Amino acid sequence: MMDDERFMTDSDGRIYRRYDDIKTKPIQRLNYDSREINRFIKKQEPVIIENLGLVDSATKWDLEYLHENIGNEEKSVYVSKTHKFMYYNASRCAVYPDFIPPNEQHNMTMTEFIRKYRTWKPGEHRIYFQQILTDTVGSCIYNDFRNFKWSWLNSKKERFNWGDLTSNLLLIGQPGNVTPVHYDEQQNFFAQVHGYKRVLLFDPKFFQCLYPYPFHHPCDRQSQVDFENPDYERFPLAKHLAGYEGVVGPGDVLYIPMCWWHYIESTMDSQITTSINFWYKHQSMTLSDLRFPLKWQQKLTVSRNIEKMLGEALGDPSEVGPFLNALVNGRYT
Ligand SMILES: CC[C@@H](CC(=O)C(=O)O)C(=O)O
Ligand SMILES: [Zn+2]
Repeated sequence: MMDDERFMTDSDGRIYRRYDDIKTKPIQRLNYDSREINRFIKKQEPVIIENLGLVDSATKWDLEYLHENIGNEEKSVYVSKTHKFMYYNASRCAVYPDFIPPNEQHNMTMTEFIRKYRTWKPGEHRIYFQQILTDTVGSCIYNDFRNFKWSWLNSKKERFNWGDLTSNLLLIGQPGNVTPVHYDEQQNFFAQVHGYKRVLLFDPKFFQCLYPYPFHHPCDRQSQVDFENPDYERFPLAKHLAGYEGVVGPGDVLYIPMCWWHYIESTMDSQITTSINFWYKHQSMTLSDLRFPLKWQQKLTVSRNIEKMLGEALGDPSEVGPFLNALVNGRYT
């Protein structure tokens, strides 16, 4: 790995992909008892919270324990020919018939996942366990789940007037797996349990530098910019990307603000990476709450509503692009 110039080793021995073009500064790290944490969450800026113990009860969730206790229902596992696992919405493939899914979503038992994980050889398709925790888990896992620090989570939800917790995703990845840069429309406390993940985050204002796929595209909310091989011809503004970078390890909790772009990579020096996220609906906002100029998170919501409404009004999502060009070219440009 050390000889492979695509990778770098940081001062802590973490090994991850090198992106010289992308300017970043470190994500702020704060101990769980710092009063500064609320300031970051209020301002909706990323912060890594240390020693919180949010999901300490999941530390024992190794593959054996999960095999014993997670339940026999089939689980969602993504399979990719490459190290990238870009999310796509399969129900939108009809609108883009030429779209080639970048990976496959399979359902398999924990036994099957563990067998694939343990027999995996370089060059084979990679796997990434991504399963929403449901009430089908066994009683031990359920008890561990109940022992998460819900009082801390609920205090933040109330304090910042967030909506309900929508789901917890359990993620079990191989070293080197990459979730390319995308945004989610939810607030997210991302808890790292085993192994290390390198994260890059960008303010929603970098919308124009990250060229998201169209709303109706299967890869809605995903950036078209490939960090490993950026096409500056097609995406010239990507050169101006500037964000935050950090590595989360066991016990760390990363606050990913709603609509912030994030890239997540399991470091190559990790044996296995296990993470649990906590997605919350954003705060319900009334018109009277709006302040102008709008924040980019709000502009993003407006842009999505425009694309959605145009798809409906024109009766054909593929008409949205040409219509917007007709509206803008020569008139606003
Ligand atoms: C969905 C996979 C990703 C996490 C993430 O994007 C999120 O929690 O929003 C990761 O850890 O690889
Ligand atoms: Zn995400």
